Amino acid sequence: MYSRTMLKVRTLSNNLKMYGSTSSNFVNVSVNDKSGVAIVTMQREPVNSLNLELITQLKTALSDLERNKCRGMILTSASKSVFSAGLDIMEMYKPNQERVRNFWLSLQDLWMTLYGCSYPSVAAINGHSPAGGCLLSMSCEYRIMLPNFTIGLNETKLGIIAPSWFVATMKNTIGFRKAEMALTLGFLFTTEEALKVGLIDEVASSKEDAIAKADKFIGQFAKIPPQPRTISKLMLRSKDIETLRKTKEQDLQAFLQVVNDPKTQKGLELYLESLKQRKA
Ligand SMILES: CC/C=C\C/C=C\C/C=C\CC/C=C/CC(=O)SCCNC(=O)CCNC(=O)[C@H](O)C(C)(C)COP(=O)(O)OP(=O)(O)OC[C@H]1O[C@@H](n2cnc3c(N)ncnc32)[C@H](O)[C@@H]1OP(=O)(O)O
Repeated sequence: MYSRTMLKVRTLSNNLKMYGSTSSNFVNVSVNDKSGVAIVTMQREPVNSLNLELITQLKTALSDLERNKCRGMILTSASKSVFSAGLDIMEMYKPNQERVRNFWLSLQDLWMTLYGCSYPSVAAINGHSPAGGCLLSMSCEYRIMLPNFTIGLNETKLGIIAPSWFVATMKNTIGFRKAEMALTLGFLFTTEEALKVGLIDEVASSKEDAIAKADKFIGQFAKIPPQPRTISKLMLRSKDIETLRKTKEQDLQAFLQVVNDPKTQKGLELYLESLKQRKA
């Protein structure tokens, strides 16, 4: 049903209605011709860590879907074990100043686009989803996850602080008390724990099952007029989006200050080593 013709992402907006599927390096978009629902697949091996290019391509794909009035979007991963490992640590380690600035501004943009998109959005979480991966999942309206994976904002465990808009997104998803516990502990929930706390909405037995469940969730909106739907969604979400829009530059400066701190750089070096040693 989801066709797989390959096209460059730049042509997506013009061709979305004519062709079933488009692909850039790190993002594949396939649209179900009958339902108009798009599957956006992150495909940056090995762990879909969010570097500048993946972030930019995701943002472009989501904006193009908006322009083409898509009926719903399912965000998932081409990996069998990782949805997204969060921000690409290499973007923050010994960074080029212009690139790291663009990296953060693009992440802000991606979040505002996904969190505020008018179409129904579902994360089909078919693998681990720490930190930035959890942010992407929580920014969707509905989450379906496969068993035996973990999800959460683990920043404090890494000795860093999740930005205020990550925190707001978690608070809006699971409520103040549970968000406070999760954020202060840097807790990574198992699939079962995530379901219990309301961080995810359903558990699926396979990726296919997750997509089928996502289609069913989105299908519920077929009979709901789109404009009242979108306005209702934005009444709940626009305050946090506007807060970031107004404080983008401040947020960027705070990020740059942390990244460029020699202590952070040392921490990143040790963290990168520890990730490599886990394999040995
Ligand atoms: C840590 C950041 C510290 C400081 C940042 C400084 C300032 C920032 C200020 C504010 C920003 C705050 C916001 C942060 C949000 C984030 O998203 S930070 C990123 C946090 N992500 C993680 O902690 C996940 C780390 N990865 C894992 O836990 C595992 O890789 C995972 C469970 C996802 C998958 O496990 P597995 O399938 O076994 O794969 P490997 O661990 O073997 O990994 C494969 C290779 O991929 C490399 N890799 C993994 N994660 C990342 C990553 N996030 N960025 C870059 N590279 C990553 C890993 O090293 C392996 O590489 P190799 O094959 O050895 O070369």
